[in-house]
Amino acid sequence: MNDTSPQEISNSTTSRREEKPPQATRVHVAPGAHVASATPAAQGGEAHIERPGSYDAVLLSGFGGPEAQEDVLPFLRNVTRGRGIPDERLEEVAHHYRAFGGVSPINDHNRELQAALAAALEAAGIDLPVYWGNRNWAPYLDDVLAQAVSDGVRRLLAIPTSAYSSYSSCRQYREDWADALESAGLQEQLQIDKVRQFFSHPGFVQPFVAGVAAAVAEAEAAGYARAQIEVLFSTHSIPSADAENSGAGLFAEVDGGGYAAQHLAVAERIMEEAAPEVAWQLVYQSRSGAPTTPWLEPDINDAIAELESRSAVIIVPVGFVSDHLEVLWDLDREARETAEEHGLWVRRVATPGVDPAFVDGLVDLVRERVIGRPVGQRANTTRIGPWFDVCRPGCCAKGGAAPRPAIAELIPSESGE
Ligand SMILES: CC1=C(CCC(=O)O)c2cc3nc(cc4[nH]c(cc5[nH]c(cc1n2)c(C)c5CCC(=O)O)c(CCC(=O)O)c4C)C(CCC(=O)O)=C3C
Ligand SMILES: [Fe+2]
Repeated sequence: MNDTSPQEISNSTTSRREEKPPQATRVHVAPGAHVASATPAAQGGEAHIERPGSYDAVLLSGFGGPEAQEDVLPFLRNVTRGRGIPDERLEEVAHHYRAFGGVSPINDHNRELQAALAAALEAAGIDLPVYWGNRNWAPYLDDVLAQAVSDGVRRLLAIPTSAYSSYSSCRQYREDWADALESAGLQEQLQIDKVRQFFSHPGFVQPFVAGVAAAVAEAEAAGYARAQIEVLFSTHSIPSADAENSGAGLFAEVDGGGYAAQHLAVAERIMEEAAPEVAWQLVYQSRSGAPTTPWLEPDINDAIAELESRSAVIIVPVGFVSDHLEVLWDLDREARETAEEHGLWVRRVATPGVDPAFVDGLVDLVRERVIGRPVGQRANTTRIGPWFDVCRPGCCAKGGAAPRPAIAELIPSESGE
């Protein structure tokens, strides 16, 4: 692994900033779009906890999903906008949604998470309302931003429902927030910062630890020895070119770049806590795109087919925060079927969802920004450390494409790098 941890880099930018006046500096990412510096004024530190001064509200941002059969194609056109994918090709994916009545569970998950987060913030004495806006379906980000501004909000702290670094899981959210500011005409009135990618936060990791420990115990109770069990950590496959750009260039030597390195660090941590002697590997699911374009492998189904020496498999959807359609279809239908065809005992562990540990973890991610907690004191449970609040220039760019304007991105002239 790389010796340069994001913590060291964040520390150096933090200390440079702390020499500046406490008001957050503003840096330009593109004409008209503004972002604040990584660390809000840290004056007073922990003594001033629970007095949110810097933010007016939290913005929970999901992928979005259809809620009726007639939504399915319009939703898929939104997801693939600008790429000219014909409806016939979209029907292949539409079929997964249609099998569930055209309804993805993802919006309900985010409604529940919004309510749980609002309640937990209030219980923690952090007086911030929680807005919810999606990237690909209603409630759309630009409408929600307009509502927030009309409610008097000027600074938002955004939380993506996505834990890792890559174009699809980090930068695309940041670009979509920048686009929404522009299409709502709010660049001058509203500032959006985001919490760090939270794969390394114990609130995200802990529910998986509990889930893996319980599934291993269940396998043992069913008569399988630990040596017969394999744990498969599953995440969304992405194009290899995107993977190479992920993770701020810190993991160039890791196959799959920062995206894979972060997942490996999380999986390693989960296994240390839950079942140190059990075999495991990182696998990928839900690949799309042209077969000629390289994506991260192995596919979960191929990996299952090769588990010759095992008789029980535990699937951990470590790449996702809720049991949405890609979990219900690609794992609970397809991967389970593959496992059963190979005569394997199979269990799928739950995602964090609205587990109180996860919700409290999100509260902690908000709190660390509200109080400007120094990077060295931030919660982290992996060997990688807490990730950046503000992404490195061009970080997580789409492979082969010039990076588009995004919120929460440092520009070279301001970063001093
Ligand atoms: C890394 C990653 C996450 C995890 C991070 C995160 O959670 O954000 C994720 C989540 C999700 N992906 C989802 C759905 C889709 N992803 C697609 C397409 C793609 N995903 C990609 C990557 C990811 N995707 C990529 C590289 C593509 C191809 C290029 C593109 O199209 O940009 C397509 C288009 C059709 C197709 O190509 O299969 C759909 C419909 C849903 C909603 C599920 C529901 O409705 O419950 C969720 C949560
Ligand atoms: Fe990023």
